[in-house]
Amino acid sequence: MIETRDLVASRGETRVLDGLDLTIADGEFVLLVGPNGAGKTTLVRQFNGLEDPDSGAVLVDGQPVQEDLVAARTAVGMVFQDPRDQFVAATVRADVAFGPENLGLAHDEIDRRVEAALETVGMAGRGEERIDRLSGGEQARVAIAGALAMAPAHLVLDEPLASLDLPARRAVCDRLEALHEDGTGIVLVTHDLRDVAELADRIVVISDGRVALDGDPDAVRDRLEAFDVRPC
Ligand SMILES: Nc1ncnc2c1ncn2[C@@H]1O[C@H](COP(=O)(O)OP(=O)(O)OP(=O)(O)O)[C@@H](O)[C@H]1O
Repeated sequence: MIETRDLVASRGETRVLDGLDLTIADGEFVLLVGPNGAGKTTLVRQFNGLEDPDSGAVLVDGQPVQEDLVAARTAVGMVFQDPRDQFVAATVRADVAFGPENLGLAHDEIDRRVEAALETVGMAGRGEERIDRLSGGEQARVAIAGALAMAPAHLVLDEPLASLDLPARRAVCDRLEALHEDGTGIVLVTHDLRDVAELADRIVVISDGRVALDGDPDAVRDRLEAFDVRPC
């Protein structure tokens, strides 16, 4: 479970989150939406301690994130808007294997996870390629594969689909649906509700640094336009 309590956070001089309360249960598929600059990225970066709050608390499985960053980062996997920020190795396979290797898994299990993750994002057989020679969309796929290979309890993806072509987008949506069915929690930050609204349990709208709307997709759909979110 991920919980924020009265969370206040700033980026530079700007107070972005202003007393935000949110609870995301294990296994929930949540779409996090809201206007540009509402604070969605700032919020999810708090989920595994990439940024510290000014005040308030972020708890993962009841434990304050900053007290055990390793536990938080094992439970909450993250894929960022700009995947170049998160690569740690030069080649595709080495990068996707990095997380599972750090978990101390057996070689067979690491190989199995890496192959499955690359297959999911349509990058099977390309493990030896250099990441810096891939296109932006291919880099996005590798970043998603890296998070999938960690098999986290919650997978948080910040605008991961924007640079994907249609087949890759469909494959990733199918994978997210399958992960959700298997019990993984998904938090997807997006401006584009196509294909994903029907997969989600819940839509949470962030506006002015707080949760402005929160509910079942069918219940909130008609009220999204008021928050500059295009309804699906
Ligand atoms: N490094 C930074 N320094 C100063 N201000 C920042 C920084 N990063 C973001 N901001 C500001 O913080 C606010 C919230 O940004 P954030 O990226 O969390 O919003 P968002 O809801 O994810 O937006 P978008 O939908 O456009 O991706 C914005 O006003 C942004 O300009």
